[in-house]
Amino acid sequence: MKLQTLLNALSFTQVTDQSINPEIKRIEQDTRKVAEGTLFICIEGTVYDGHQFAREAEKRGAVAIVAKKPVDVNVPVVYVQDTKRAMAILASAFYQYPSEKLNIIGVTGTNGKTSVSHMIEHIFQTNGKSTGLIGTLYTKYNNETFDTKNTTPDSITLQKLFSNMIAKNVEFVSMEVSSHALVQGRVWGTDFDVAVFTNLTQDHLDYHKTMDEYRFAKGLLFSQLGNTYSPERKKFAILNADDEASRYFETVTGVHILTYGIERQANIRATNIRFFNKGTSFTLQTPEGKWQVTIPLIGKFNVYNSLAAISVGFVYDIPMDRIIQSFTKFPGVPGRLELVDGGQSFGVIVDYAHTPDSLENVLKTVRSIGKGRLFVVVGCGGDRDRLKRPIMAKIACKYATDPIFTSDNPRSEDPMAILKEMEEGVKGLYYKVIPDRKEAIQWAIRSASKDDIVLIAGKGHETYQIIGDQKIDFDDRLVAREAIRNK
Ligand SMILES: CC(=O)N[C@H]1[C@@H](OP(=O)(O)OP(=O)(O)OC[C@H]2O[C@@H](n3ccc(=O)[nH]c3=O)[C@H](O)[C@@H]2O)O[C@H](CO)[C@@H](O)[C@@H]1O[C@H](C)C(=O)N[C@@H](C)C(=O)N[C@H](CCC(=O)O)C(=O)O
Ligand SMILES: Nc1ncnc2c1ncn2[C@@H]1O[C@H](COP(=O)(O)OP(=O)(O)OP(=O)(O)O)[C@@H](O)[C@H]1O
Ligand SMILES: N[C@H](CCC[C@H](N)C(=O)O)C(=O)O
Ligand SMILES: [Mg+2]
Repeated sequence: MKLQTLLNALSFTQVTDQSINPEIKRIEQDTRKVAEGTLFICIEGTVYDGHQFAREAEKRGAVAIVAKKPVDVNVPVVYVQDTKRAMAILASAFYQYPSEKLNIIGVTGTNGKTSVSHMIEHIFQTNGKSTGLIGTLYTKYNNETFDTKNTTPDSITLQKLFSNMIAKNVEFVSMEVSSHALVQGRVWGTDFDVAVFTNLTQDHLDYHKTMDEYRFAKGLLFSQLGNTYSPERKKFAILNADDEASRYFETVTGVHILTYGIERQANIRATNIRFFNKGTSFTLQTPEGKWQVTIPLIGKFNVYNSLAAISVGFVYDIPMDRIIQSFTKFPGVPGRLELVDGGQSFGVIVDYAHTPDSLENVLKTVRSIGKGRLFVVVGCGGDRDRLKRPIMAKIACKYATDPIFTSDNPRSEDPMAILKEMEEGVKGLYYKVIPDRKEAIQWAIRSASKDDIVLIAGKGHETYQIIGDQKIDFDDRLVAREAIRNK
């Protein structure tokens, strides 16, 4: 596409040299991806200012630059007021507005995004629809999976993904939308059809500063749904009736609202919940009737997650008995209450709980199925919300008989300093500190006996540990398996 054709998508631009109209073969915001024929967009980030890379981009083959501040290059520069916004608009224009051709379901909330987006994907897939999935674990479509750097990719990566999905005949995209992505405009230019809210509890206060700001960030997904009621393309906000934040989201969206819940009245509601060892059953009430549902997942939080996913199937008119049927074959999500079975006489579970609320939910659930001691191996990530550290430690001590504090991903922080902050929350309580994660897991597994449970929390599916700027191989599941073998 020619630069000037592409620029029709923007308003109020100033181009330094209109006589040159290069062919744009790709759009990038990262010099490391720049190749011949790139339109490079300078983004002011939290670590770098992309403007400083303009010359580097030119050297690597950029044929035009989008900037908001003067840059010294010999290719045309498109000056705009806001490069992040321009990036989203240009990316969606470059890929021919792909999100308008897809049914896009965005899932936001503190916990449960990965779980719910997988359930949605599964419901569509088992009902013969072609799906795409974008989130923490991977991007997946057409039976292929691709690694992702972020839970929600930047706007260029995202629009390109949508375009690739269309080329593979994807119809429904189930994607996680993080609060970081929402405030950073990564989903600007994306036309969502359905937005799902799971829950809002403490996390990421390093970034959002207050819970109100964090809630505001999540609300952007609902306000971006717009105010349209086209019968061909209905838009829905699917809200958790039991979470107070939903009252706020109702006020920021103009589209249809569908609620789900357990405790309060809701359009899609679970009652008579019964937990058993390998699953949960409940009565499902919808505007169309009552059904009996069994899901192969434990924990009240998974009832919420399944209600959220059922609600999506419902708004897309998938028959309820088929939605329910699809759950019988739901394979679960890697690293979410994942059992490690090496033939041992006690339970070992790897889970991604890394927030106070998820840790509490998971510990409550696991405690209810165990007959013996409950070991929890848990740490807190470095360069992330520090306020959650003492709270998570306290929760670990409240529910587990044997809390073991260890390292998660320390990143640039001193692991001992993180542990000290955790310990602030548990003065006078029983716990053990084993800073090396492998040793902590080994200790718990060595100490457990028949009918006990060892919960290894915080890293779930992760196959690495980030220490300083090193990313070393580390997989809780493999470490646990080895410890079981050596016992
Ligand atoms: C704090 C944060 O959110 N950072 C995100 C942000 O990067 P940034 O603003 O720091 O960018 P930067 O490194 O300062 O670079 C500025 C510009 O210079 C460019 N650059 C930089 C270096 C270079 O050599 N060449 C170059 O061109 C960069 O591509 C960028 O355009 O924009 C990048 C592109 O979108 C993201 O990849 C990056 O996520 C980082 C890796 C990250 O760890 N983010 C976490 C906190 C995050 O976003 N997490 C959420 C999930 C959270 C949850 O729900 O639990 C997520 O969606 O992943
Ligand atoms: N609805 C829920 N409410 C509370 N906790 C939950 C819920 N669903 C899952 N969890 C817990 O939170 C952990 C993370 O779940 P999941 O990966 O689905 O959330 P996420 O929102 O995608 O997290 P992230 O933002 O880190 O990607 C799970 O391992 C489980 O312990
Ligand atoms: N999306 C979350 C993942 C946290 C996972 C945990 N293992 C950690 O490193 O803190 C984040 O980036 O905050
Ligand atoms: Mg996730």
